[in-house]
Amino acid sequence: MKGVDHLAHERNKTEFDVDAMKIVWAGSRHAFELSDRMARLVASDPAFQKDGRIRLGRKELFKNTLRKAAHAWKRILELHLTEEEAGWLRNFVDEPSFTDLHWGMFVPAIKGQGTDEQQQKWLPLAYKMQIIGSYAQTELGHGSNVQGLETTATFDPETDEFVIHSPTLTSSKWWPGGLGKVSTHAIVYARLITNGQEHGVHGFIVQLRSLDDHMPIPGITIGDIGMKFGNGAYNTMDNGVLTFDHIRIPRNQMLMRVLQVTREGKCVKSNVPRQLIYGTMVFVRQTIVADASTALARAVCIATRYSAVRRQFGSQDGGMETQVIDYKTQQSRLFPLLASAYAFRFVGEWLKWLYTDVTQRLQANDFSILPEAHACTAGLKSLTTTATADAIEECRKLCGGHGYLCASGLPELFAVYVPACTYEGDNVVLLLQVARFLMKTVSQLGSGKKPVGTTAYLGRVQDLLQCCCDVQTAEDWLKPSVVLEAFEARSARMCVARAQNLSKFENPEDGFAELSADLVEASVAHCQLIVVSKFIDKLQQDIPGKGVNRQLQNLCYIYALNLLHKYLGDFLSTGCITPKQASLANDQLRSLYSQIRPNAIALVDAFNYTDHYLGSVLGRYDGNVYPKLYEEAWKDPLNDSVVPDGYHEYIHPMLKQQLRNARL
Ligand SMILES: CC/C=C\C/C=C\C/C=C\C/C=C\C/C=C\C/C=C/C(=O)SCCNC(=O)CCNC(=O)[C@H](O)C(C)(C)COP(=O)(O)OP(=O)(O)OC[C@H]1O[C@@H](n2cnc3c(N)ncnc32)[C@H](O)[C@@H]1OP(=O)(O)O
Ligand SMILES: Cc1cc2nc3c(=O)[nH]c(=O)nc-3n(C[C@H](O)[C@H](O)[C@H](O)COP(=O)(O)OP(=O)(O)OC[C@H]3O[C@@H](n4cnc5c(N)ncnc54)[C@H](O)[C@@H]3O)c2cc1C
Repeated sequence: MKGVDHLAHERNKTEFDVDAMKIVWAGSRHAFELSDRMARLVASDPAFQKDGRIRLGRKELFKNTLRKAAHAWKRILELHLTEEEAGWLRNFVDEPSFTDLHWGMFVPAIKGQGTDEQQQKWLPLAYKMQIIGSYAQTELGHGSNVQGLETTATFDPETDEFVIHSPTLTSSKWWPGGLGKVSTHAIVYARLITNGQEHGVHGFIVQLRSLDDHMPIPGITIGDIGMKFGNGAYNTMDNGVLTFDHIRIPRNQMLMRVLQVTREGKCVKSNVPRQLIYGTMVFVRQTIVADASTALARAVCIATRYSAVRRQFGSQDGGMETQVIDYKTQQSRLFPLLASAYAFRFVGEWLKWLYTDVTQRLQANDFSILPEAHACTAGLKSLTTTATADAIEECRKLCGGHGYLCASGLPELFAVYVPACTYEGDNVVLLLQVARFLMKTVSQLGSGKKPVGTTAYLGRVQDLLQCCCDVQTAEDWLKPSVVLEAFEARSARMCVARAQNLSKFENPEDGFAELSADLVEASVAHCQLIVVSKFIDKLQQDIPGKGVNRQLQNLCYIYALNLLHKYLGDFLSTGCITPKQASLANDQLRSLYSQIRPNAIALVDAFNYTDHYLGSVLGRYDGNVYPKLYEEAWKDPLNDSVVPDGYHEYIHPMLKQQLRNARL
């Protein structure tokens, strides 16, 4: 039975078509209908319920995840779900598991780096889950430095096999998800050695466990690396440790799209660049950007709904107290996060398009935009995951004390999400890659090479170094060209200044190391420009639905002007804007917060999250927070008995002791 909607008064204030916004958020009507159907399917299936999982011990938790993964697979087969539908279903199950790595990395690695024959052999097995794969790259001693990996794959021409070996403790594979207890196979990254010569790191398909009894193949040692941050959270995943003692695999199990090893052990390079070995990481980084908006939107949905329910202070004549969402401080913390969720959504959409474009070009042997694709995926992965992890924590604080309760859903969301700042490339290491790309682009300007794509603005560097921001009133900050120019000028000036400083060093690598902290700042400025410009591009599209474009405009300017405020040092020190213009930007920001305020609840409703997916008492759709929070508390195992276990052993004797001391 549907209860009272405690947020109805908020929903009545809405000034735009929420259903139309749901489609904008989903990306298309098709995506909306499909994801909506899958979300409801999962939410209505008792086998997928999530209550109480934070209270499970590791073994129970893990077994519970296995049960859900098996049930999801059963439903996928029974309902003949397409690959797209199955992906949504797994997403709404909302529990990290070995299937993420199987579908998210093992399959893409074979698709991206395997030859046609390898794909024909391995993909059908993987698609039917007759084998389960993981992605074993990182080792105990090296993660960021992929070229520093120590596992070896030595070709034995006598038997036409590779010998996979872990020569040191630090060469133990360490971290791969799904590896610890489930995977039967892995893409193992190892140094290729043929005829006594090294040929860099390559991927190999290696069987790890028997397909009959799941025992490790003799010579393989494998297990879980232990508990991770937070209760429940990422502990549903069996991140693993793996060592090889001279394991033999057939030659045709090396992924050979980039480099082939012949029967004689000769290495033959194909026409694709060596960097394609890193292709799976580019793919996954792109999916991580799309996922960032999803996680951020969850946190923002919880904090926004709760901020409208929660009241503190301000009661006059015994009337209602103020909803905390009406405090300007709450708005200035919350609304930029709401705007970021939308901004990341659209940049994620664009990045998906870029990735598809690169993939098609690669198939046609056009590798020209690979460096840009790498810089964009690396930089945006770093920017969006850092911002999202910080935002989830900010949302917890925005919910006051109740945000700290697991029932708010925020602690678990944070614990699951925060490793995204590390996996698929530490966020600082990735920004340094962007910096290399930017410095290379700037250094080539003199030679007449015209920058394209996301760095095209650097082609106008002379203008951008001189331009003066054309803002006289707060309203001027609502012009796309003004905002864009301010961000372009800031990024261009930071890049040029860093490049000039670098040129003072005799050895560029020394300079790069010395100036790395400054370089990272330039990368951030460049990536923020990309997000702002893709949001502005989105506004130029024909977006149907009453008032939808207006709301998106407000969000876009909140996103941009809040960054301007936060990074004011950059904008002022590079002379892009004056202090007076910065102050006008702040005036505009406050006005935008007031305009967003009546639409805030509808803007989070547009995410279309079910209560099951949100998993938060504070974020419930109906806003019925207090009775449910009260109810939830009584479910805690400590409340199973009125007098706790341990009373007789520890509390009672202490009390008696005090009584005796008092009598003395
Ligand atoms: C909670 C999850 C819930 C649901 C999931 C839902 C769906 C599932 C989807 C996916 C699964 C997602 C998440 C699952 C969770 C976790 C999985 C985690 C997996 C991992 O972490 S795998 C391991 C990832 N490891 C890294 O990312 C390592 C980072 N290091 C590197 O990338 C490189 O080593 C580094 C830093 C780039 C340095 O490379 P190198 O040593 O070769 O040095 P150079 O700097 O000299 O570079 C040389 C040259 O190559 C260019 N280049 C570098 N990288 C790339 C690339 N990737 N693509 C293209 N080009 C690249 C570089 O620019 C240089 O070019 P130049 O010579 O200057 O022209
Ligand atoms: C939850 C989780 C799941 C994972 N899943 C997988 C998986 O499925 N498969 C897999 O292969 N791996 C996986 N990993 C490993 C992950 O990819 C690595 O941990 C990650 O790439 C970071 O590498 P690292 O641990 O070596 O960090 P380090 O490089 O040791 O980082 C430590 C510190 O050093 C700094 N640093 C490092 N290099 C530089 C530099 N050149 N300049 C400046 N600062 C630097 C970093 O910024 C960081 O602050 C996973 C990790 C986690 C946490």
